[in-house]
Amino acid sequence: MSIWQAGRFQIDLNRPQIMGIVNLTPDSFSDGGTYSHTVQTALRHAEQLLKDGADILDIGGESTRPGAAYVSLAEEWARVQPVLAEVAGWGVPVSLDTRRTEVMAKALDLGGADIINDVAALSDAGAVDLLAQQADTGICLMHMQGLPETMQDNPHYQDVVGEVARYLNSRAAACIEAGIARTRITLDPGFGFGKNLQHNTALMRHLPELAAATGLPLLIGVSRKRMIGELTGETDAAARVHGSVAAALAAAARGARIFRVHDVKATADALKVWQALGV
Ligand SMILES: Cn1cnc2c(O)nc(N)nc21
Repeated sequence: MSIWQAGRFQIDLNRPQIMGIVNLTPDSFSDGGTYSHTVQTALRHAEQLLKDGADILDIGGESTRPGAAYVSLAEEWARVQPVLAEVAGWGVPVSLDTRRTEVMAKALDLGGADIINDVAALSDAGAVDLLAQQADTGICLMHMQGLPETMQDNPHYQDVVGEVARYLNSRAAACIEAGIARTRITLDPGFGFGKNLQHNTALMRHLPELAAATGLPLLIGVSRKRMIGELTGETDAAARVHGSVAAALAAAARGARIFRVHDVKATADALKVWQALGV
């Protein structure tokens, strides 16, 4: 049986796992209210994600979408701390989406993160050592070319699949050499993080090679992203649900195991049908 060792939990990767997105960036809530408003709204949203079938909650305080505004460490922590403190008691796997070692350390001290989901693949100073000191915190290592502010300006690769595979291999090797067990590690090609539609399409089509290159489970995030908009013509992110579900199934068919999504119910239903019918 293939499992993902994720802190208090051993997540069964023999069936698709859904990671529900809990964005704590004020602009992700319609009126961008105060933190307290955001916290309550976020907790209600997290509850709904679990009701809809999410296996994991992914909580993030810094938007890393292209061109996102800079968020200070203090502000990022102020956003995530109250939500982490609450959901830590809910008995479900909690993932913290951060690329800062100090924020990881605060969350781990709080006991509020079973997983560290890092779009920068633990490249911040001290991040690998910090996770190596943890007994079983799960890790997602994601590929990003450049930085959110500029990564979509003109992404370019000689061989996108090979370059992403080599990068993910090297980051996984750094973790393993530091003493982190393989069962704690998942990899993610980082759709939309320094990739244009051609790059994203190539990575999707070659997911089996990415999985085979390291033998580690793949986590993917395509939900509501620009690539879905480019393929469907949908400019409104909230209207990209159907395209996002189709992309999740395409990834599932090519071996992805964990799906980071906004639309949990739609994705959960589609994956159940896919698993049953093998479409
Ligand atoms: C935080 N975040 C935004 N997009 C993501 C993706 O595609 N993968 C992972 N692991 N995290 C993401």
